[in-house]
Amino acid sequence: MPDPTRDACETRDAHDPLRPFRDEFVLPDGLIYLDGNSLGALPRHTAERVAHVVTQEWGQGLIRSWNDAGWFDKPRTLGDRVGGLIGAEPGTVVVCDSTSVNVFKALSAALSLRPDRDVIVGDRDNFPTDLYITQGLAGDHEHRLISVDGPSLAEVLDERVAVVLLTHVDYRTGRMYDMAAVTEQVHAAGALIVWDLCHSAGALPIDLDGCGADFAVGCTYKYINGGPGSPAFIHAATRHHEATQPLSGWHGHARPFEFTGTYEPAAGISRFLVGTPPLLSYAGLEASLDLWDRVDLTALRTKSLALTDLFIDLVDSRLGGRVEVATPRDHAVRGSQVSLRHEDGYAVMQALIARGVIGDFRAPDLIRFGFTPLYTSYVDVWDAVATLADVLETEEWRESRFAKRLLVT
Ligand SMILES: Cc1ncc(COP(=O)(O)O)c(C=O)c1O
Ligand SMILES: Nc1c(O)cccc1C(=O)C[C@H](N)C(=O)O
Repeated sequence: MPDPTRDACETRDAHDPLRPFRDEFVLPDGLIYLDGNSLGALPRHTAERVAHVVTQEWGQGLIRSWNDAGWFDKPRTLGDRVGGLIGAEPGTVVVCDSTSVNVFKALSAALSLRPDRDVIVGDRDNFPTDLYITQGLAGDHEHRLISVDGPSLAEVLDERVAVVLLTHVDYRTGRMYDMAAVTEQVHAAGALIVWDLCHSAGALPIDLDGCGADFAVGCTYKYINGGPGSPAFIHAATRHHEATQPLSGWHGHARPFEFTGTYEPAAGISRFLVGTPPLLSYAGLEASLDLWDRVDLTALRTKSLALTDLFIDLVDSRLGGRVEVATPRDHAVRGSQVSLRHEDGYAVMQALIARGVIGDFRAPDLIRFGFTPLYTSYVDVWDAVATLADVLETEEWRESRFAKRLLVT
């Protein structure tokens, strides 16, 4: 099949049912943003919503807003709305803390439910914070690692395993686990599963309840577009609401405003809360959820796969073997990103960014492109590959200015 032309991509954009959402984001002119898998773009009405919370709810309402503006319940009300994106029934998700902290709480809760078992299984290639939190928690427990090219899950699952922590979509390669099959496999061994949804929430439909998942965590600043550092979420299936999580702060207390001297966990998902929620960050997330309430997740997935297919096809035909596609071609195991291997990937990405195409680099050799169906167009994909082809053809990435390592990549 010949490559689609740029005109053909324009036609696809014109018929794209998600096309109207692009106008609801602030995107700098002339920039192609393919890094929404690290930090999502700014929804147009977020600034107004945050300004309202600052000037009205804080400025005028002051302390009264804890009651009058629903501040106290935001972790639960926004949690239910995030639950709608990840297939979790109301009352099983709270928005709070960071993903790192929520990984700690979820793993601890799972361990408390399997007191006769002491092994935590995790993915060797997981995002570092998941590895570090697990290592920190392991203490008396054993921490076994699996990986695609190491021992498989089946090989390490035995009667000692209490909990398995996996990231649904791998941050480096975009490879996706079969959530239903893996959850079943873990349960068959009598263990519990914690899913990290950082790279799948808002990227594709997820059915936590349908899969029988035990716990899940994730961030809201990537595909959900909640803003830099927007609060994370934690899900616990209703059957696990009696679990113990050791960060027993006052917002997780049964009656926080009785100010008693002894901790008594709240009923339900609220026991996973710890301290005062950062309300200004919640406002950013709330604004983006207004948008998500109108998104058809099936259409989102269809477009995501179409965008990543288009990108891979164009890379295959236009980049002449200068890069290797590291992301699975099989739809069933692909998230919403494509990663390419190039031994000078860092410099290549810096050169690309200088040309107005923003992706990112993950050591040792991956250049990553996130595809966010709400604001990425087919023409963006076509132009991004054309620019990358040019950067590689001209070898402009060899210029010394592109070798300088930035603090945050
Ligand atoms: C899989 C995964 N888990 C966790 C995190 C981050 O956790 P936190 O928001 O606590 O920094 C990221 C990205 O930053 C991630 O990709
Ligand atoms: N969380 C981030 C941060 O605090 C600074 C810069 C980037 C990030 C990211 O989200 C990285 C991202 N999780 C990744 O997949 O690489």
